Amino acid sequence: MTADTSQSASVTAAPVIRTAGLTMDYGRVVALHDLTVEIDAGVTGLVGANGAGKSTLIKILLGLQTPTSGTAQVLGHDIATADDEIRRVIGYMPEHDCLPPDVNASEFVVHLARMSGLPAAAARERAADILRLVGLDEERYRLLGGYSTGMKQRAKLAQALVHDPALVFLDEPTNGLDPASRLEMLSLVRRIGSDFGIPVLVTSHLLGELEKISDHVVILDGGHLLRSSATSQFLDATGSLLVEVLGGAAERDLLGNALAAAGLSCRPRGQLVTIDPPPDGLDVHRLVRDTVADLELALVRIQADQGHLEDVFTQGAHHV
Ligand SMILES: Nc1ncnc2c1ncn2[C@@H]1O[C@H](COP(=O)(O)OP(=O)(O)OP(=O)(O)O)[C@@H](O)[C@H]1O
Repeated sequence: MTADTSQSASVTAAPVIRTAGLTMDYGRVVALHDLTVEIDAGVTGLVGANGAGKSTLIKILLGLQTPTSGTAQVLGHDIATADDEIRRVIGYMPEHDCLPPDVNASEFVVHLARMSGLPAAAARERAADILRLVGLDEERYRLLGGYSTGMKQRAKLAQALVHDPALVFLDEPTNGLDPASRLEMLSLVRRIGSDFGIPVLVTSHLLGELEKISDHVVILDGGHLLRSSATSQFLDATGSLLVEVLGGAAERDLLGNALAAAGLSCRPRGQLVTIDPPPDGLDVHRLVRDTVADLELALVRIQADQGHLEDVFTQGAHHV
């Protein structure tokens, strides 16, 4: 894969995806409710519980489903009139298993590269590059039917990337993965967005895992837009501080007790001491440093306590 800066430059000016009043009514279930949202280049996390409407939105944007009402443009193309063109330029990793069990990964990805119009030699070269990128270099001649869940997810990712898409949709790419494979997959997703400059829309029902890799987060709740904003806005500092000193619980408690005696409101959190927002005018960093020195402890870090994406739900859902 090559880093295509011209492609990413051309999509930064206008939103990559724009929807207006998008509604999908399945009869008794309204999967999407008057969804108006704009998604820019970079990595965008589309987050919501099971049934929130994430896959429905992706299928509508791909032109695989017709919305009950509303409009949408993808890379400037209208979904109502240009669904073929949209599917040509998008890479799509579906949520569910879609791999033929009786071919190997190399044959499968080469076949899809040929179908996207590449000559045989170029298709083989490109498939090899992509399979290396997703970490399936060694196993590329094994039948897909014998792959583990993690390997299947990587093969699905490879098929989404092989035709050098201008935008990729990844539907729950970490589904079924163990913690280590989950981190590897997330780091791959981040690389697609940052190293290769391809806009990514990635879904997950786990808010926390997307905060590390996405520039922007769109949260759906029961088909409603709950929030759409830059990831950094979810992670604004709370005003609290976290302090860590070398050692274990004894050192942590020594510090916590001394800071409480000095008038701060604090409590242990794991190996850290959390300090509530201090009164105005108090130089809390200095107080912490002096207290640590007086106790002859070793300070590891003082940092702002940031919120997490989960807080969006714990703060109470309100539809916007
Ligand atoms: N073809 C369909 N017919 C009827 N209802 C459907 C259909 N497809 C989806 N739904 C319903 O629409 C709602 C949204 O489903 P959708 O698959 O978009 O959610 P999701 O956020 O992707 O969840 P998951 O992660 O579980 O797939 C759900 O209540 C689902 O049962």
